[in-house]
Amino acid sequence: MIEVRALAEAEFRASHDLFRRALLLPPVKDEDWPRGSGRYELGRVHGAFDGGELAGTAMATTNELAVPGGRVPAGAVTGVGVRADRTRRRVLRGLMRAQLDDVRQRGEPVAMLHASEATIYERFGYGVASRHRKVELERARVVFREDAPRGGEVRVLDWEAAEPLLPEIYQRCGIDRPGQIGRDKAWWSGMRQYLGDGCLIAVHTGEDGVDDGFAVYEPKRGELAVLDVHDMKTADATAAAQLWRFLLGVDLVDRVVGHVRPLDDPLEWWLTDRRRCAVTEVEDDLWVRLVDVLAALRARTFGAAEPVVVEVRDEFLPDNAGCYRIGPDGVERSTAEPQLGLDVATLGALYLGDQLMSALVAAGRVEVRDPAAIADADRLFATLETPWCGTGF
Ligand SMILES: CC(=O)SCCNC(=O)CCNC(=O)[C@H](O)C(C)(C)COP(=O)(O)OP(=O)(O)OC[C@H]1O[C@@H](n2cnc3c(N)ncnc32)[C@H](O)[C@@H]1OP(=O)(O)O
Repeated sequence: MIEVRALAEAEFRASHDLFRRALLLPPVKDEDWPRGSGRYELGRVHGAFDGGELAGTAMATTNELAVPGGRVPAGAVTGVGVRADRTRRRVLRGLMRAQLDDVRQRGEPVAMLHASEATIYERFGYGVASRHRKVELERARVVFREDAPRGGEVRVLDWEAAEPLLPEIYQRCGIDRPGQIGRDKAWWSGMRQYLGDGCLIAVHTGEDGVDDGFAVYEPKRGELAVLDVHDMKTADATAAAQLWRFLLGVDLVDRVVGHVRPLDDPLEWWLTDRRRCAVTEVEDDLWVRLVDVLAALRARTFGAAEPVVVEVRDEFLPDNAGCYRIGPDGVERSTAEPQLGLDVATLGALYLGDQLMSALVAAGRVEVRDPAAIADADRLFATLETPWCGTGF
């Protein structure tokens, strides 16, 4: 019999170690625990017990998610793990049930996560709401165009000097693009511990003297000297171009790899030979679960088009099931005949604008009862900006 309950503070470290073991990592060291522990929120860390022993764990942190036209309170789900000798006994299912109930009780219309495997979370109603890409550039062959934005200064800091500055710079870069989320001090502290002291931080200062972008990067010397860019956020194109110019100018480096970059990163537009910016991976980024479908849909704006009536199926949270009339003037429950039908995970893929309804129709993920509604749904859900999270948690 599996029993799931919220853990006491004294149990957080056991939860953390169980999660690390599940990810094939060793338990946290005593000296590292204080940096990682700040993200654990009392009441938001769940444990599943089998015969009184901790068998699995899942946590969430309190955050918000930028959606088209606004922001919505969101539970950021992480730390999910089940002991290797207790897997496939529905421990995760029990944890997900307790966690999503808790998210709903807190009035958060949305839960979100990054998935270790793409096969796990759709059954619980999560859909891929944004994607990111990896880019690789042979440094010696990269030349910036004369007309690429230029300006300001870049300085290099270590974590000690950068950590106090980064939360404010991140905030200044804006949390407006759909998919963006907040980063509090505990997040930065945990990220510093996760990435380690091999990293340096390049900070861009604009011509007005204000820091307006940063890149966390890690040079590695092996057969090839590789510079991994783990995290980069900028307020504008000048800061981004100048940081890339700096990163691609570091002496002795053979290859620069940009991880978790937005699909519409303009980097190749700034190069004389755009093929030098090779996109070597496109992967799922943020998975979104509409926990309260009506509230989540109402939190975003929709484009100009005729309203459509969409029937949503939701096996895991069945009171979301039903028809919704979605229009530029708002969203309401509806008793009208549905024109389109989909499950809640597919709605998650539409939510931030990563996918259009027509693409999901082509993929066979939508039942079409009125074909005229497809083009309207495309116009309603379309967004100006490509969604991107870019914040690991
Ligand atoms: C947000 C994050 O933290 S992502 C990190 C997730 N954690 C990991 O990847 C660590 C390693 N893996 C694990 O700890 C576990 O295997 C977990 C957490 C992924 C799954 O836990 P389990 O207790 O085995 O899952 P549970 O038995 O509840 O399975 C629920 C369903 O998911 C399926 N499932 C579970 N894990 C997987 C998987 N890795 N791949 C495919 N299907 C899976 C099960 O088959 C089951 O399907 P069903 O409902 O159709 O019967």
